Amino acid sequence: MEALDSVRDYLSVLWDARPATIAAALGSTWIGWQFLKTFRSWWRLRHFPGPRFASFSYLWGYRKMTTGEMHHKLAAEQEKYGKIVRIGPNELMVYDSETLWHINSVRSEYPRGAWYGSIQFDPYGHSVLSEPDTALHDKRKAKLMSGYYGKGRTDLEEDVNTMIAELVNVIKTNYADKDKQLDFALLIRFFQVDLVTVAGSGKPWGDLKHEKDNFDFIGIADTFVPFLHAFMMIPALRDFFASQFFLKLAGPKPTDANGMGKYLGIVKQTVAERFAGDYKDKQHGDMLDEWMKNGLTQRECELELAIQVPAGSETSTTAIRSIMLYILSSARVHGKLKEEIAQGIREGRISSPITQNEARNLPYLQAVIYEGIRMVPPAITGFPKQVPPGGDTICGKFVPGGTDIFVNLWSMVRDKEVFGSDADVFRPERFIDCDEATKARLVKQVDLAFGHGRWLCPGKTLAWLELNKVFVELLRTFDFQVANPEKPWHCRGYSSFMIDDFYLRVSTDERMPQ
Ligand code: HEM
Repeated sequence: MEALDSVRDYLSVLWDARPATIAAALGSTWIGWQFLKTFRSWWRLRHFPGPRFASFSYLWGYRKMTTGEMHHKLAAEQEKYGKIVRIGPNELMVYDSETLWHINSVRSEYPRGAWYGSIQFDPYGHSVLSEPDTALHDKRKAKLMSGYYGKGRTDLEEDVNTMIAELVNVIKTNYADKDKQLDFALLIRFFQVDLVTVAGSGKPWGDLKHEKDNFDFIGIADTFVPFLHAFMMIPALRDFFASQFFLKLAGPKPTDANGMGKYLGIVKQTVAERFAGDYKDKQHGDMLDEWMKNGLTQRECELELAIQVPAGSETSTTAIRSIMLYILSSARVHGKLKEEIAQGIREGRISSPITQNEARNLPYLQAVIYEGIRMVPPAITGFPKQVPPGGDTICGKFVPGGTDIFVNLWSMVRDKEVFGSDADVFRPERFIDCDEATKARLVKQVDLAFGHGRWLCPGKTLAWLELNKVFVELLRTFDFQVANPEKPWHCRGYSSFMIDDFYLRVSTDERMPQ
């Protein structure tokens, strides 16, 4: 009763006061409220170590992200503070595999954190990548998976074969034995955009053949992505840019002449054409066929197709480019891999093009791919899951409900306790010179680069198909040389990587058996 009287007195004083006094009173109330909120969130997680600034301000994460060195910055913090570090007022970051398996498991009660809202590429609906409701996510994903696995009407292996043949042809025609350097980073981007579009909706965008960013997707991504990664670290900005108010005012629309809106328009048209025709009679051998068969609506197909190019291009391209750089930077690895390919061809164990099964039986190739993904995991950080209301114990400490747990994949796959004291060195032999149990343990840890359990990357099948084939097809045809060993590429790390200017000189490999 007394409290109510005090509030009433306060309001009546305000009522009688002048505007300046009212503004000052409201201002100081707001500041007091913010202070209390900051103190409360600092207090909740005060027992977790981390940079002090991060414990009460999101500017810490924002500033680190803008450096383009996020992988190194986070690794340094984890080195200093241990497997669990506080990186924000309500955020912890871990590189502990047991924790990741636990919070991402199929039966886990951890939902997605609000961070996922900022990867809602279509402002008017959620794809499986951003859907915040776990039950809806699971329901949608169940309908998508047969397409992503390349089952039923989908023939992913054929798609990969077609696009790799085109990649080899472009290099042969435009670069091999010529005085012209190949920008491998850019060409692989064209390749990947075409592969994802052909696998998703049956028709490549044609970027690779013409070496051209036909629908301006790459241009948009380059301008937008660094900004996106940085603002994702500040919840207030993230919520504002993802709000219906902002999106309706300034967000992309399928009718736009360029930018993200133009991209959404292309996707919308592709799906509309398919729904207009009698798809039952005309099979296209793509994921869209399979999704429609599984009962996805026209709108759901649009949302899922729209997410494929962003989700499936920067990740796979990072893997291909970085594995290539690491192969070319080690004469031993390069020589051994070429020899494994040559011997496989001589002994009739490698067809043209190599099949998925044949590639799986090349132990050195498998080791090189795992080790390459380990050296540069395409996703660095992000993907937070939220501790359920009752709280949980992580890395031996109690974490209150509502806390966001970010993952540090870079540190996870360089964990010296798992990979040994030379974890920072590219050494594919670590997957071969060990017993089966150790190998299984290493592989399981690297697999975390694709997420885990309920949230496992559905594009993993396509990614592995590409990785299994692309190096064999390129190295059996060409000899590559890094054009500028002093600075082989321009690589920036945010939540994922952006890699440009990776120049190679190419010549035909005359010694490889045909
Ligand atoms: C080397 C290649 C790739 C890597 C390392 C990778 C990694 C990841 C990671 C870490 C996640 C997030 C997991 C989480 O939320 O906890 C993810 C999700 C996803 N990825 Fe990939 N990805 C790759 C390729 C692809 C490709 C080629 C596609 C599509 C063609 C794709 C489509 C998706 C989708 C749709 C999701 C959302 C899954 C869900 O919400 O359950 N990815 N990926």
